[in-house]
Amino acid sequence: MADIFIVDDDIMLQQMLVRQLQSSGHRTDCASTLTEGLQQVLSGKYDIVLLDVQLPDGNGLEYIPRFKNASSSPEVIIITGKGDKDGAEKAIVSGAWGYIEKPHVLKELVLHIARVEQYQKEKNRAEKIPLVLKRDAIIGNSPQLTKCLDRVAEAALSDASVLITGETGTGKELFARAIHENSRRADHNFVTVDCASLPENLIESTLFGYVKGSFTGAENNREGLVQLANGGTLFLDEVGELPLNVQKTFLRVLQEHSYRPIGSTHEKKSDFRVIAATNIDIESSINNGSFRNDLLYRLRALSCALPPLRDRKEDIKPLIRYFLARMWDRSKLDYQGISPDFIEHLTAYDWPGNVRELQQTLERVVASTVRTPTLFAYHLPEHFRIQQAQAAIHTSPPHHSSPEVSQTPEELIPLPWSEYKNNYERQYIYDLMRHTNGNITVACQISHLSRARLYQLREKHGLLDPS
Ligand SMILES: Nc1ncnc2c1ncn2[C@@H]1O[C@H](COP(=O)(O)OP(=O)(O)OP(=O)(O)O)[C@@H](O)[C@H]1O
Repeated sequence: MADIFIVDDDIMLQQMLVRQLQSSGHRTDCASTLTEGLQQVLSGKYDIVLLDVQLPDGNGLEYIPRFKNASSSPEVIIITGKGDKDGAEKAIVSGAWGYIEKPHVLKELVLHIARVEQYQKEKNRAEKIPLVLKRDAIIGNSPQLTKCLDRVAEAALSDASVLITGETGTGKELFARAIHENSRRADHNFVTVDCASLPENLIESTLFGYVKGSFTGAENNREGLVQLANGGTLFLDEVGELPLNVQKTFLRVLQEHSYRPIGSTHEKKSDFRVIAATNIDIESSINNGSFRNDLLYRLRALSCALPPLRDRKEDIKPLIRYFLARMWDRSKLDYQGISPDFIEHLTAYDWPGNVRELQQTLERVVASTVRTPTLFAYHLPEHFRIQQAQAAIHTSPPHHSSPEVSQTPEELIPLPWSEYKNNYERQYIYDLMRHTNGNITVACQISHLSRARLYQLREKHGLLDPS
């Protein structure tokens, strides 16, 4: 159970939270100003601070680092009446655990508190949580990925050329290797040609090799990549970047399986299988004349279109587990637990850089959490948490947080102002009298109402009986 400090000048919300939290077994203390709250938190031993944003003596967001600096290292959860994207960003950047809008506070707080408790418990007690998930090199069971694996199997059985398409980082090279490794050529070389990074004047010599003396600097005969791939697979990565003149030469090589090294008068043979990959729309390259139709036809005897990660979100969780297990093993690190909110944040993200971006993100997380037994969303780079916090902001205008109003704001049709104010006033007096067990003196102290005014309001709302 946690020691929780609430800093909020909304007394009704304070009381509601106290009631709720105490009924769940937590201990609570409250303050209505930042100065008082900070003083108490710094001198106490609190696990969690629930912090309002607009307080009489300042903005709660500015105080997050100071609360977190308390010797008990509390986690700060922002509770705001007016959620906005900048505020959510500022809260996360300043180190807040979470950002909740008041109308949703009861619903969301329970989960946040449970996670903070687990996180803090583990921070104090190094604990090894086993998680071993060894899978083959291609991870994922989504129907889209399974379909692509079927294409791999089909391609592995044949010797036909394959064109693999897909956005950057979707696994085109991985799939090309899988085809090679499952094919009859597996014992020979898999040779990658990165068509995008080869300087144009070196493409031909790199692919086809040269003979001694054919140009300045050609001091010895040199085999090209096409020869290196003899018996194996030649993988043309980013094939869409191949210059037009090389496309023409290459088309002939594909047709004849023979080529001529630069400076040579003799044709040489190479028995290679070609797999090409591209992340550009090669059809439009054909339309604008930058790619040859006949070469595409040759390269695309079989094809495989890898779906982006955002279209197969069910693969994200197994990928996370696979990459993490691999990183922990490689670095000989203790295995870490994975909190559901960690997976949720990563699953909600769109992954423009696909699997590669996911892998790199996890590498960053692992490098920065070596001594942390469990990975929480809190450990993710800020842009994930900001996006999630911003996505959680509801577009409806925030309602003030009387207990009834706060729990079902979406269902409320705004009342006439006089009626709303009247209901609200009644709710306040009702809560006040319950909280004080009908003790007028204490109720006047809390509410700053005079005795006469309090009696008057009780009478007005039919609340003369404290029960
Ligand atoms: N389904 C998968 N399972 C496991 N690892 C994967 C998967 N898909 C991709 N990866 C990994 O993601 C990284 C990027 O994959 P790869 O280089 O094959 O992508 P690509 O589509 O060829 O990218 P680019 O177009 O930028 O060259 C690699 O480390 C690869 O091992």
